Amino acid sequence: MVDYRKEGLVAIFEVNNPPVNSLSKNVRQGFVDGLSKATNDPEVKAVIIIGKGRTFIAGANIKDFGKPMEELMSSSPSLIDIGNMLEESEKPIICAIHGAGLGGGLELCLFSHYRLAVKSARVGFPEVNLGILPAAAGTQRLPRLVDITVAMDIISSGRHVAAPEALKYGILDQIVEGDLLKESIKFAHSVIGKPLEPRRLRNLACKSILYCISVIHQFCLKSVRNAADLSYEAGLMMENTYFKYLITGFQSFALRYSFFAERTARKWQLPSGANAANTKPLNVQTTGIIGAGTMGTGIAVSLLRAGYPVILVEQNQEFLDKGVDMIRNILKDGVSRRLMTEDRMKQCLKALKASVDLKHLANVDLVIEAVYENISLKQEIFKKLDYICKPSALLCSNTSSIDIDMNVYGKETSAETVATIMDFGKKIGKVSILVKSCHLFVANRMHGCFQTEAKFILEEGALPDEVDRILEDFGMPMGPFKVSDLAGIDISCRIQHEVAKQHDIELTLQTRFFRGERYSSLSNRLYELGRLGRKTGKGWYRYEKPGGKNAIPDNDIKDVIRIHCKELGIEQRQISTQEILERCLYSAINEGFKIIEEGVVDKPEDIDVIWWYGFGFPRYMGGPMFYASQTGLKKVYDRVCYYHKNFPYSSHWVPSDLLRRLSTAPNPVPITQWKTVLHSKL
Ligand SMILES: CCCCCCCCCCCCCC(=O)CC(=O)SCCNC(=O)CCNC(=O)[C@H](O)C(C)(C)COP(=O)(O)OP(=O)(O)OC[C@H]1O[C@@H](n2cnc3c(N)ncnc32)[C@H](O)[C@@H]1OP(=O)(O)O
Ligand SMILES: NC(=O)C1=CN([C@@H]2O[C@H](COP(=O)(O)OP(=O)(O)OC[C@H]3O[C@@H](n4cnc5c(N)ncnc54)[C@H](O)[C@@H]3O)[C@@H](O)[C@H]2O)C=CC1
Repeated sequence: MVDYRKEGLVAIFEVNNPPVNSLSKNVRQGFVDGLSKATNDPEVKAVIIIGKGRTFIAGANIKDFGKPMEELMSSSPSLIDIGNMLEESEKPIICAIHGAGLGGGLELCLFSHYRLAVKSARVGFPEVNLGILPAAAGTQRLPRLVDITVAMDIISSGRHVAAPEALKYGILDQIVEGDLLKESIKFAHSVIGKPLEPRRLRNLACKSILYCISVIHQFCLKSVRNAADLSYEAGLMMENTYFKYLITGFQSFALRYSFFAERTARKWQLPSGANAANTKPLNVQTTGIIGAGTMGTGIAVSLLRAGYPVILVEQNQEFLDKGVDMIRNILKDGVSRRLMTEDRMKQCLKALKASVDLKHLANVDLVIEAVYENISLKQEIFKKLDYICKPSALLCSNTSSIDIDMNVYGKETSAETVATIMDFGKKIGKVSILVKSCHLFVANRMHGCFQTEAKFILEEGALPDEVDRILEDFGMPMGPFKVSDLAGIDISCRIQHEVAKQHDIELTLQTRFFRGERYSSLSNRLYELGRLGRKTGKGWYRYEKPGGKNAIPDNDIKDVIRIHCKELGIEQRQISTQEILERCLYSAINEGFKIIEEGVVDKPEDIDVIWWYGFGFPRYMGGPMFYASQTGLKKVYDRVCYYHKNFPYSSHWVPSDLLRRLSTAPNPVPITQWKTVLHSKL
């Protein structure tokens, strides 16, 4: 709703629709009612629109977009109706923005005559992240207010523009210091009686378009271009046509799922009943990191950037110096890319203390261990930390595969610890997902199936660039073999040898089975040839130089595969695109269902979020579990059974029972309800 009150000559519309004042039907109706009162009240000379609570207006209610098109289009009053009423008002309308003015919220501002904001406010058109365009005249009005290249950037990037930048472009008229409402009332008095015609954007001409023709290729850009080429009314009509097309498409559907999935994933809960809402995080002020390698230095940079002091501990001075240099270089790079100022970099470096003595961690609130992936080394360090650190300190481990219950949440991890870590993750700008301990955890466990199948496919007849191209066409940012070259083929080989050693097994180039599972020694062959990936200039591809970035398909690799298969008696054949996609994706998806079944994650959305951030799975496909739900679980299950029959020595093809049960449900079970099937008789 919209609360209406008067302060002297000024009517105040306070949008009151928690949590983020989205433009639901009752809010839109509130604007119509408020405008009618303000127009008919001769005492009122100006109107201020302000948001109650944490934000101004976060845009349309995204849940409305799931409604049938006819209902959506006929839902009155529409935002454009309200906008027109605001623009036509003979009394100046002033928007007073705090928090965020996004999407429809910014469009309302552009229909209003003046825009003020506090310094911390942000405005923007994030519609592209939902697979749509700003269709309440956003593409027609913004280019009438700001330079067209700025409008294109804001609309096509979806980024949030900070108030000082928005002021520079002319989107805002003023940044307000002090109390927003009081200052806005003062401002309102200063504009009462001034002519409104120059403030009505529909009457302004759009600025030159000449220098941005080459980038007009998406709907948003086409629509912005229309602002320059067509009349305001014709531009609006086209904007509406594009909107209708986009909102009914798969990408927008998947992106809207993604928006809510990310928020659902934040809502962790433990079997004890403790959850994000009822558990208070502890206060973390000081931090320590052990190990200044790839991960330790990266984590240190994230903590320093977020304003936490860090004590970095290494095993000797040489490694410590290297680590500090690495951190300095990452921060410097941030300065050269204008991600931070020189002053901020200096503050970060001042907050970094380096040591070779664990005892310096005695007073920190939180310690992150990031030493080599070696269980006895990690255990030895935690034993020492038990003595050194204060009792309230949180001890965290950064491991990629070791299944140690004490590492992640398990019997010994308190709800406060979980709450603190989830909160801490958000504060350092990361998205944290709560998972239970299991071999390889969620990301590596699922991705392992994907990578393993990709290698089997090479043995059976495909080439690395062919497999990569098919997965990149699907939407992955890099195919599995380019990823492997980037990470270094030696890393995975060493891990495999280490695991085999633990079982008293020696892996050779002739090994075809390991612990009852099909095994491919193809990467070991590359390892022995010194083809370690980008760093040696050769791996699954060749590169222009060691450390080069351009992956060039290499004829030599064909010979390596051919010899490998001949020696091991593996027959090669033509493999279809469908098979390549299915074997990589469905093997991982089947594992994902097992992960849900075992309660390692709480809900499928958690897995999808992990895949966007961990592996760059395209958000516009929703994530592997959403993709499966849209493909049809019956089809996925049938194909998993088919591959299980054909490849009986790969346990990742043993069909998940949850997948089987969901696939036989009389009606498709929505992804948000899958968990309920675990406890039902289905
Ligand atoms: C008006 C439609 C009527 C139909 C008429 C048909 C005519 C056709 C033309 C249609 C023209 C409409 C054009 C239009 O208006 C387009 C839009 O505005 S699309 C929406 C654009 N806005 C966004 O994408 C903003 C999304 N929100 C955010 O970025 C963040 O939430 C925000 C920065 C505002 C706050 O962040 P934070 O403090 O971290 O809070 P959370 O993100 O956790 O959010 C809290 C809570 O609120 C829910 N939520 C947030 N935004 C919306 C939203 N816009 N709609 C619905 N719900 C929203 C969020 O999911 C959280 O709730 P949970 O229960 O925790 O999930
Ligand atoms: N590299 C990656 O992409 C990822 C790695 N991980 C995990 O993070 C951990 C660290 O990995 P990386 O940073 O890649 O390893 P790394 O080899 O780059 O760094 C490890 C660092 O720990 C230091 N170290 C060893 N023993 C120590 C001790 N007793 N005291 C202090 N420092 C000591 C080493 O000198 C080295 O600098 C591993 O457990 C790894 O599995 C997790 C996710 C991803």
